[in-house]
Amino acid sequence: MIQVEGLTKYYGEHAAIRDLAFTIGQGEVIGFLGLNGAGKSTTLKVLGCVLLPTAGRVVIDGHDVVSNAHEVRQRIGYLPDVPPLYEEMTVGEYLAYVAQLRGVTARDTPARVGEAEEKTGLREVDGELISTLSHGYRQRVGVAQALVHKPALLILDEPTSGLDPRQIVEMRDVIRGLKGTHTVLVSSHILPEISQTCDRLLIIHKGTLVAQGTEEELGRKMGGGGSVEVEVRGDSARAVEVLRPFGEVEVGSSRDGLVALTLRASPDVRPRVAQAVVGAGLELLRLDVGAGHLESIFLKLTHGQEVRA
Ligand SMILES: Nc1ncnc2c1ncn2[C@@H]1O[C@H](COP(=O)(O)OP(=O)(O)OP(=O)(O)O)[C@@H](O)[C@H]1O
Repeated sequence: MIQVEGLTKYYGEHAAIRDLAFTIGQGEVIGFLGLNGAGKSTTLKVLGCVLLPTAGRVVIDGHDVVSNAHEVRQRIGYLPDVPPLYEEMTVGEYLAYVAQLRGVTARDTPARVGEAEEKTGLREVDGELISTLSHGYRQRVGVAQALVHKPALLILDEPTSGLDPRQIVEMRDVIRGLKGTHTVLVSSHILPEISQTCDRLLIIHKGTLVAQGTEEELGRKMGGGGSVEVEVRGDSARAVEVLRPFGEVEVGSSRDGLVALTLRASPDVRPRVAQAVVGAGLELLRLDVGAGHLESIFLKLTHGQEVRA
């Protein structure tokens, strides 16, 4: 769906991105992760046909973003870092307006607006003025305007920026719900969001791509480590005994038969841990990649610089 080769963009003398190369397949949900100023927005603007590259080539669905921008624009939906909203319109009016700008026929527009509102949880505010919406709802309107013409590729620049924790969870669900219908490229500097939502990660640092792969692949490349969070119902001593063959075990809490444990091991062990827990007659309630795993990879890749999350 996307091929990027040697992509470089200068602002005057300053190279914001240098020689980026990556490919993204049809239907993938890709996280584009980097510290503030790493070059995420610049890259997404080039992919979104908002900025011209200084050098290199970007092909989206077979069309070059420079020589064939019109074709590319029909296939993408783009949420910039600041969503382009018209405050004086209602949500429904605005989405209908954007749909028509993007070539949706007047006949199809109500259905497309309805679908976009459904996917982004906006149905209940269809008649509300955008100026009266909370920041969380405005971000959803930003996502809805990007997908109202059913583009094959969605480019979302920091869709969770400025959201509160509950809104972040909701936005994550919205993005997960797009999988299957769209290829999605979503940027963030907030690590857990990326790890929980995306199939694969591209990590950018000071304008260059420093790593790409699944969280497990990155973990392996960066020398393993990592942790797995396990929650079971049953005896805590028995749970520790079952997990110990996989690595060091720490009991986080144990109350009313519910035991939360952290296992110091690569996330790759999860299928075997699941079998062992169930095989030992314990009830498996939760099995996740430890929150610290990706963070430690990211810190290594960005040489221990401060991570704002
Ligand atoms: N219009 C511009 N003119 C000059 N320099 C710019 C411009 N836009 C971005 N830059 C610079 O290019 C670099 C990359 O910026 P970019 O906005 O792409 O990063 P980012 O990873 O999206 O960061 P953030 O998360 O803070 O938005 C930064 O050093 C930034 O200061």
